[in-house]
Amino acid sequence: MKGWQPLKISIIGTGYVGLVTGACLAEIGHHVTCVDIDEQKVGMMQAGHSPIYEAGLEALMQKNMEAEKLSFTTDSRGGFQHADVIYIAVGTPQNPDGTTDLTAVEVAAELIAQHVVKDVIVVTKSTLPVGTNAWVKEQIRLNLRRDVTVEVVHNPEFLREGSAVYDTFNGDRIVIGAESREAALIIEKINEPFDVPVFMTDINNAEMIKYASNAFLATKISFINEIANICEKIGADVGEVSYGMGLDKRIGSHFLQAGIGYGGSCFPKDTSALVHLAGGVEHDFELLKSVIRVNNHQQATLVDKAKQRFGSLAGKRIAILGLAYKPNTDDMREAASLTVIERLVEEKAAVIAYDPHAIEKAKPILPRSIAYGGSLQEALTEADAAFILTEWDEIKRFPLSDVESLMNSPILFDGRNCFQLEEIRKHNIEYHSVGRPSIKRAFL
Ligand SMILES: NC(=O)c1ccc[n+]([C@@H]2O[C@H](COP(=O)([O-])OP(=O)(O)OC[C@H]3O[C@@H](n4cnc5c(N)ncnc54)[C@H](O)[C@@H]3O)[C@@H](O)[C@H]2O)c1
Ligand SMILES: O=c1ccn([C@@H]2O[C@H](COP(=O)(O)OP(=O)(O)O[C@H]3O[C@H](CO)[C@@H](O)[C@H](O)[C@H]3O)[C@@H](O)[C@H]2O)c(=O)[nH]1
Repeated sequence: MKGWQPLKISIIGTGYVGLVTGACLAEIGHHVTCVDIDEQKVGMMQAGHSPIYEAGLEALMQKNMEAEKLSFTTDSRGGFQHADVIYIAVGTPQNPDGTTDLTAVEVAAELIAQHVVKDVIVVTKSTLPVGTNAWVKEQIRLNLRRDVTVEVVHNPEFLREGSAVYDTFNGDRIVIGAESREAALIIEKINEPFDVPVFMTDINNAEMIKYASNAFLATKISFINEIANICEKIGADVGEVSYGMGLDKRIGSHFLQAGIGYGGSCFPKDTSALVHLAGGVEHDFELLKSVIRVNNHQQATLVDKAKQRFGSLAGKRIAILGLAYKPNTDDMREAASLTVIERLVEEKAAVIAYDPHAIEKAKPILPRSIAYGGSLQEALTEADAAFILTEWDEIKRFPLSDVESLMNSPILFDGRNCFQLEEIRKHNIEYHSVGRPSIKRAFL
C-alpha cells in the first residue's frame, strides 16, 4: 500500500450502513467520527454498544473506540470540522407513492454546507435515484457558508444485513462514481486496505448499478418463487430444481432459495423506486412490476395454505417462529412476518411469536393482541400449528422430536424450507413448505 495514509472521515447517519462503514473504516486505520441525530442511539454507541444486532460489529466498535479511531456525536458542527471526507449514510425510505423520500439526504447536505471549513469530498453511501447526486452537490453549493470546494462521489453500498462486517471486508466490488477523477482516486485509496476490486465509473452509472443490482436479485427470487408455485402443482421439488439450475455457472446458485418472498429495508423500496424512475422517463418496467406483484402474493401463500388445511383459523393457537426479515439481523423492515401476522390476527387466530433477536424491535409494530414466547419451546407448547418465517439456525436445529411432543397438533407451515423432507418423514409431523410436496398426517 505505497503512499497510503489514514484520513479524517466523518459519517452522517449511523444506521446499518453508517455504523458498519464507520467501524470498518476505523479498523483499516482511518479516524472516524460518526454523527447521528438520534440522541439515544448516540448515547448507546458512546457507551460501546451497537444499537443493531450484527455479527462482530460491537467488538469492532469497542476495539476502535479504545484505540481512539472511532467516536460518536450528535454535534454535526464539531463532527465535520476536521473531516477530509464526509460520508452520507442517512436513510432513503419509500414515500407512500413508491418514490424515494430524500428528506434526510437534503438535511445532511445542508448540515455539511453549513459546517465545513475546508475543502472536502462528500461520499454518498445512501441508495440514491439517478440524478440525486447532482442535486446533492447543488444543495451543498447553494448553502455553503465558506469559500471551500466540495466534490461529490457516489459509492453505493452492497452489504447484506447479518453479514455486514464480513461483506465490507470481502465484497465483490466497490463502485465509485465520480465527476472528478482526483476525488475518485482519493476514495479508491481510502478503501485500498479492504483489498476489494474497484470499479470506477460516472455518477449516473453508479446510481443505476445499485438499483439494477437489487432489482436483478429480487427478480431471481420472484422467478424461483413462481417456479416453486408451479412445482407444488405438478408434484416437483423446487429445492432439487433450483440446485440443478444453479449448477449452470451462467445461472449461479445464489438467490434461488424459494420461500415466502423477499423483505428488508432494500429490495421492496428499491424495486419500487426503480419502477418509478423508469416511469419518469416513460418506460413501463413491466418485468419489475411483475417481480413486485409476485413477491406480494408470495407473502400471503402460507396463510392461504393454513386456511385451506384448517377451514377456519379462528381460535387456533399459532406459533410464529422467526420475525426478522432474514436471519442474523433484528431488522423488522418489510419482514414477511408483518403481513403473515396481520392476516392471522384478521382470521382471529391466537398468535404466539418467537424470534431469537428481533422481539424488541417487533413489539412496537406488531398487533398488540399477539403474545411472545421467551423460547422456541414456549412458543410451540400446545400450538395447533407453527409458521416458520425466518431460517435462524436455532430454528433449523430445533429437534423435530420436540416439535412433535410439544405441539397440540404438530403441523408446520415452513416459509423457508428449513427441513429436508426425509427428515420430516421420520416424525409424526404434518409439513407444508414452499414448492415441495406436502407431507400429510391425520391429526384432526
Ligand atoms: N440496510 C442495508 O443493508 C443497506 C445496504 C445498502 C444500502 N443501504 C442504503 O443505505 C442508506 C442507509 O440505510 P440504513 O439501513 O443504514 O438506514 P437506517 O435507517 O438504519 O439509518 C439511518 C440513520 O440516519 C440517521 N439520520 C437521519 N437523518 C439524519 C441527520 N439529519 N443527521 C444525522 N443522522 C441522521 C438516523 O437517525 C439513522 O440512525 C439507505 O439509503 C439504504 O437504502 C442500506
Ligand atoms: O435466495 C434468496 C435470497 C434472499 N431471499 C430474501 O431476500 C431478502 C433480502 O435478502 P438479502 O439480500 O440477503 O439481504 P439484504 O440485507 O436485504 O441485502 C440486499 O439489500 C442490500 C440493500 O440494498 C444490498 O446492499 C445487498 O447487496 C442485497 O443483497 C430477505 O428477505 C431474504 O429472506 C430469498 O427469499 N431467497
